[in-house]
Amino acid sequence: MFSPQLFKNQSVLITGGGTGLGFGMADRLASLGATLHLCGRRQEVIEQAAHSLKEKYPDTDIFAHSLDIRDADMVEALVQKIWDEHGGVDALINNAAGNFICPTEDLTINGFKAITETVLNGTFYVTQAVGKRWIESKRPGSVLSIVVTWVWTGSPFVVPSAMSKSAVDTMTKSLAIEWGRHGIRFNAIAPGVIPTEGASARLRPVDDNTENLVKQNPMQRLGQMNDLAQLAAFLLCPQNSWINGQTIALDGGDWLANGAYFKQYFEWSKEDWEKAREVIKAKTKGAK
Ligand SMILES: CCC/C=C/C(=O)SCCNC(=O)CCNC(=O)[C@H](O)C(C)(C)COP(=O)([O-])OP(=O)([O-])OC[C@H]1O[C@@H](n2cnc3c(N)ncnc32)[C@H](O)[C@@H]1OP(=O)([O-])[O-]
Ligand SMILES: NC(=O)C1=CN([C@@H]2O[C@H](COP(=O)(O)OP(=O)(O)OC[C@H]3O[C@@H](n4cnc5c(N)ncnc54)[C@H](OP(=O)(O)O)[C@@H]3O)[C@@H](O)[C@H]2O)C=CC1
Repeated sequence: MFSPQLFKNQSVLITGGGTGLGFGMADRLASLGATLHLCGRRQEVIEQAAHSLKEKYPDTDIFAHSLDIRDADMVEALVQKIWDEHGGVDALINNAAGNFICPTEDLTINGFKAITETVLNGTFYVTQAVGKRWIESKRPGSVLSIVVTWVWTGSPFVVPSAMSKSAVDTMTKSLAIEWGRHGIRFNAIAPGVIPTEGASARLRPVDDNTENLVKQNPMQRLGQMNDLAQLAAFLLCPQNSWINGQTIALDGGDWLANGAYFKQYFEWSKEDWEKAREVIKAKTKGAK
């Protein structure tokens, strides 16, 4: 589908690039010759991810950076370092996120902040730090943000995520207009369910519901890593410089057919929710 050197001389920063969908996009872009900067909070995870891609694509430069995108000073310092030591980047993928299911009335303020400060604030910090350097140096750039179909449907039980992803969707449209004249493009992909450890552990902690999700999907399957990786490469490639301000659903038509996710949780009792919370917290602790 793509020429194997499509991203030669292109450098891409991927937040949350060490796991799940971020890693899938990193793999595809590395296979197309991109230089990659992967970041995430867990040093070991991000280093291991970079190492495995480097083994697979020995001619490609891949750098791992430990970063908490909630910390604006840390973001600024890392982006400056990437500019000083590596000449900056040509594209940014806003992929890092936090999420867990919880009835909204039971959320603590810390729980709300754990998600919104990552998805909303963190995405803005990274976008601004990269974008202002592109503007300063008159360098074109492209930003791709990974949102979710509940920017259109809303979603029960993941309200901080739904609110924050909608804000990222709005940032995509707003900056597509404001920064287009600088040659900076903004697009987003709203995937449906593409199974990853991170999402399954926090959104479907006790039953992955795969059978029903497959049955209800118009295309009768879940998403695969390659579905996302191919679309990400298409949207980011410099030849597509007139695609700007778009959020593209990538879900086999699921949200059109079925609307919001998680309606099955209306059946849950207080005990079911307590159990889910324990499972999510244990899985999150195990991953740290
Ligand atoms: C269709 C699919 C779409 C997918 C979308 C995605 O985004 S998938 C992407 C999925 N990938 C990821 O999410 C990857 C990254 N995610 C993570 O690191 C964690 O899941 C995180 C978001 C909780 C942040 O962790 P952290 O280490 O920064 O924070 P922490 O552990 O210190 O907790 C902070 C507060 O949250 C509270 N709290 C926590 N769990 C629950 C719960 N189940 N119930 C209620 N509350 C809960 C906790 O009690 C505390 O509040 P307190 O008690 O102080 O008032
Ligand atoms: N899987 C799915 O079905 C869908 C996923 N999405 C979106 O896709 C993206 C990837 O999700 P997925 O791969 O499933 O889940 P993962 O849990 O694997 O990915 C989340 C990534 O974000 C990183 N991260 C979390 N918090 C921070 C932070 N504060 N600073 C820096 N990095 C952080 C994590 O690394 P670390 O913990 O080391 O920091 C991890 O690598 C998310 O934006 C998600 O909302 C959208 C729709 C569907």
